[in-house]
Amino acid sequence: MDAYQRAYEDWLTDPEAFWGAAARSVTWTRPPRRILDRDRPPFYRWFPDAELNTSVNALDRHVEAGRGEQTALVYDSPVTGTARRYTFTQLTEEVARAASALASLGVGRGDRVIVYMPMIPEAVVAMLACARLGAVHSVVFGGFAAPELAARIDDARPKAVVAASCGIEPTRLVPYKPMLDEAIDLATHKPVACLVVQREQQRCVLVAGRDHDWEHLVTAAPPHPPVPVAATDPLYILYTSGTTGRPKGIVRDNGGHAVAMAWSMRNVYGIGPGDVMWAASDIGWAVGHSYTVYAPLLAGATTILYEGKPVGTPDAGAFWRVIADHGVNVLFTAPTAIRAIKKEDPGAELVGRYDLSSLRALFLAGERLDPATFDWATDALGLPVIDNWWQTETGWPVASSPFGLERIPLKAGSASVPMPGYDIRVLDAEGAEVPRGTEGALCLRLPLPPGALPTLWEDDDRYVASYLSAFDGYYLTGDGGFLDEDRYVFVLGRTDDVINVAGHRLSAGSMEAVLAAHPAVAECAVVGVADPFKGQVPRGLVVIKSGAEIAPQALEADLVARVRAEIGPVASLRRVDVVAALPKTRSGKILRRVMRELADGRSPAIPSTIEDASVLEAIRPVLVPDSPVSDRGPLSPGG
Ligand SMILES: CCC(=O)SCCNC(=O)CCNC(=O)[C@H](O)C(C)(C)COP(=O)(O)OP(=O)(O)OC[C@H]1O[C@@H](n2cnc3c(N)ncnc32)[C@H](O)[C@@H]1OP(=O)(O)O
Repeated sequence: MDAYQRAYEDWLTDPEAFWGAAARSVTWTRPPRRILDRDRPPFYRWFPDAELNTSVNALDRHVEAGRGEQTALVYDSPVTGTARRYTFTQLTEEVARAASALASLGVGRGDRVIVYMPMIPEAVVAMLACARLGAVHSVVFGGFAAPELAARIDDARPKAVVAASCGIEPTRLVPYKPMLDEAIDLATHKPVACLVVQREQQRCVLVAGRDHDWEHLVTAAPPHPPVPVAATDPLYILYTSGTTGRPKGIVRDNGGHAVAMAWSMRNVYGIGPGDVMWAASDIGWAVGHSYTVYAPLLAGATTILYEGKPVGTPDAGAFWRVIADHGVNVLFTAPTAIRAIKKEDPGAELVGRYDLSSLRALFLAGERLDPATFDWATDALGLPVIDNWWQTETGWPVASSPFGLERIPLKAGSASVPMPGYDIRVLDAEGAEVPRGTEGALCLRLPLPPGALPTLWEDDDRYVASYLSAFDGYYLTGDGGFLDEDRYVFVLGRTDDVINVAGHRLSAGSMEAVLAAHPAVAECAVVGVADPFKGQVPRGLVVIKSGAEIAPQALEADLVARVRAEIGPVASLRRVDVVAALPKTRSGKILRRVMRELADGRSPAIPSTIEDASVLEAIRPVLVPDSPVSDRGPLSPGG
C-alpha cells in the first residue's frame, strides 16, 4: 500500500498542505492563500479567499489547452435510438449560449435554478450554464412526482426551472411538463420562468409569459462570459431523503468541489485527460452530479450520458455494448444494475459478445455491494470490481480502493480503505470508539474534506442537528458497520429509517405521511425490507380506523397508488397490508426495527418495554408469509 499509505499519511500529517497542493490542479481567478477557515466550528470553509468559475474548469480551459476537438460528452440513448457527440469546443459554446438564455430570463449569480430533466445533453448543459453564471442549480430526479418537486421548489425558491417535455422509460413516456405545471400550482413559491426542451416524442403546451422554448432561446443567444464566484459560493443544492418527510438540501460549494472532484477522478478512479468515464447514474443523484457531469469534465476526460437501462434497452448486454462502442475505461454503477444484468444473463454470455478491452475497472456504489454480486461481476469481467462507500452529503468516496494510486487487495463485502480527507471512526452509543471488528455507528472526524457538504441549504441548525449533534467533533453518517484489523471498512446498512431502494435513498417518514393522510387509516408504519434485486424495498402496514367502511384490499391498492402519485414511481412501494394493530413499546413507539428484522427472516431482539407481544405474533405471517410461526419459535419479550 505504498502510494496510498503515503497519500493518507501526508493528509493526516498536514491536511491543509495536502489540499493546498491538490488545489493547484484547479484554474482559479484568484488562487487560495488561505486553505481552511476554522474560525466558526463546526462550520468549516475550504479556500475562503479564493475565486473561480467551475464551468471554465470543466470546459474552457481544456479548449485553451488545445483539447477543443476532443469529445467531451457522448449522449447514447437506446430509448430514442440516437447517439451524439459534443467536443469540448461545442459543449463550451452550447453552455455559454444556455447561460445567456438563462441570464435573459433574469437568472444571475446566487439565483437558484431547478433542473427537472431526463438524461439528455440539455440537462448537462443547463447545469454547466448555471455554473457559468454563478447561479445555483438543483437537479430533481425525474422519478419524483409533482408534490416532491413542489417541496423542492418551495425550499430552493428558484428564479427559473429548466425542464423537458417528457422523459422516456422503456415501457412508457413520462410527461415531465404536466408534472412541472402541477408542482408550480402546488408550490407557494412561483418561479418567474421555465425553459423547456420540446422533445419530439411528446411535445407540451407552454404557458404564455412564463415558459420559453429552449430551442428558440438558446440557439439564438450570444455566448455569456463566465462569472467568477467565491470558492465558498454554492454550486448546487441536491436534495436527499432524511428520516422525516422534508428533504434535506445538501449544499456543494464551488472551490472545494472542484478540488475534490479533480483529486478523486485521478487518484480514486484513475481517470485523466483523454480517458473515457461512464457513471451510469441518473443526473438526479450525487453519482450523476459528481462522476457523470463534473469530475470527468474537470479532468479533461470524455463522459457518457446514457438514456437507457441495464436490461431491456434492448437486453442485458446494453452496458457491454456502450463500453465497446465508446471505449469506456471505467464504468461506475450501482449494485442493483449488476444484479439486474445477472438475473437476465446469469452465465454472463453477453459479456463475451463485446470488445471490453478498454475497460480497466468497475466501480459500484449507492448501496451495499453483496458478496454474490461482487463475485459474479469479478468472474464475468475478470477486472477489479471496486466497492465505494460515500453519500450524497460527502459528494465523493469516503472509502474505496485507491485504484488511481495503486492496486490494493479487495475484500468481498468491504468498501476498502478510507480516502485522504476522511478519518473514519466506529463509535458506540456513548460515543466511545469500539475495537476493530466490532460493529457501531460509522462516523467521520471533523472537519470534513473539500467537496463534502458545508451545511444544508439555508438551515445551519438542521445541519448540526442531523449530522453533528450525536457525537461532539464527529459527522454521523447514519450508516452502521465496522473496521477490520487492516482498516478496511465494512458498511452494513442504515441505522435510521432511511430506506435504500435500488440505490435510491428514500424516507420511510415521507411514505408514512402519505399513508397516514388517508381518511381510513388510523396508524401506519413503513419499513425497508431486504429484496434480492433492489437491495431493499419499502413495505407498508396500516391499521384501519374503527368505523371506516372500506375493504382492506381496496385500501391497500389505494395506498400503493397514492404513494406512487405523491412521491413517485421511484418509491417502489408495491405492498401495503392491513393489520389489526402495530407492535409498540409502552410509551407508544412503533417497533419498526423489529418488524424489519422479522421481514428479513432474522430473529429480532424484542425490547422488554413492548406493550403487547401478541401483536407481533399476529403480524408475523404478514411479514414472513412463507414461514409458519412454529418454524421460528415463540417471540418473547426481554431480548
Ligand atoms: C454514493 C452516493 C449515492 O448513493 S448517489 C445515488 C446512487 N444511486 C443511483 O445511481 C441509482 C442506481 N439505480 C438505478 O440507476 C436504477 O435503479 C436502475 C438499476 C438503472 C434500474 O432502473 P429502473 O428499472 O428504472 O428501476 P427503478 O427502481 O430505478 O425505478 C422504479 C420506477 O421508477 C421509474 N423511473 C426510474 N427513473 C425514472 C425517471 N428518470 N423518470 C421517471 N420515472 C423513472 C421506473 O420506470 C420504475 O417505474 P415502474 O414502477 O416500473 O413503473
